Amino acid sequence: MLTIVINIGNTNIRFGLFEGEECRTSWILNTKPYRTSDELQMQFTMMYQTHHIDASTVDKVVIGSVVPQLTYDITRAIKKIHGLNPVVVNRETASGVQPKSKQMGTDIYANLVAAHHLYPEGKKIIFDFGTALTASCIDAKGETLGVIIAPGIITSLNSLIHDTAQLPEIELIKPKKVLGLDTVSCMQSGMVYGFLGMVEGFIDRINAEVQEDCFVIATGGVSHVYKPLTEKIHVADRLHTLKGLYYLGESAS
Ligand SMILES: Nc1ncnc2c1ncn2[C@@H]1O[C@H](COP(=O)(O)OP(=O)(O)O)[C@@H](O)[C@H]1O
Ligand SMILES: CC(C)(COP(=O)(O)O)[C@@H](O)C(=O)NCCC(=O)O
Ligand SMILES: [K+]
Repeated sequence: MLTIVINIGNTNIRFGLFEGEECRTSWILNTKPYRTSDELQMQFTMMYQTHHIDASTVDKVVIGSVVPQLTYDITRAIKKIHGLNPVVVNRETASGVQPKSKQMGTDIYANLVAAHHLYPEGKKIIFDFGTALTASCIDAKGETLGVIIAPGIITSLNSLIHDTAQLPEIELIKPKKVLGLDTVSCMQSGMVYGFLGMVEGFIDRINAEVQEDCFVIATGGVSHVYKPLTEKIHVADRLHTLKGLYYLGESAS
């Protein structure tokens, strides 16, 4: 059984080709600029060719989106390529998790669902380092304990660069020391140690609030930068959100 899972985020559209529950290949496209369904169809087809995917062998397509403007056009493109209706999942899709929030973004819901399936024991926190930096927390029964939405790291960096005359673009890597003496190292310290402090602070505060040392999962764009810098994050998994969407697709059909 071949399933294509698509996560439409504010910065990237991530695809995963699943064989059963295993994600075999994954690739990403930029979300912006928004494209027409004809342009999307062409791009998706090219990506399939690159990854040697024959559209006619795909049994099912699952879409999760936090960009409503794109959901319709991507659905149309998928219909044209595969001749099938994709399964669009969201917080209303039933699962073992109670989202509780009536506004919860599909990616946050998918993160909770994946944590509930993959790490059944105890309480879990999922950090998503995307356009926004989100943290969500769930207990072993599948009850949502709550969510945090903070500015994303690259989003913050871009606004810092945009609003200043003399600050350049930098690579998001750990500087040699916390205190820097050149602009780039100073900014790297602010971005890397600043957000690391935010993430570690959230973990401590959540653990105190839910009275347990939660298991912590990191996913999304720049999670690989922060995972090696702290023992408070237990696993990093780029495919975590896609896996949650896959499970939601299973319960939707
Ligand atoms: N492989 C990568 N290396 C470095 N930065 C990345 C990578 N992939 C994504 N990013 C950065 O992470 C952010 C987007 O993360 P992502 O989880 O794809 O966001 P969203 O779900 O909001 O679209 C962007 O700011 C992007 O520049
Ligand atoms: C918080 C988000 C912007 C995160 O989106 P992302 O950074 O993954 O593109 C998205 O989940 C969203 O638009 N949520 C709706 C509001 C809510 O979850 O309460
Ligand atoms: K995301």
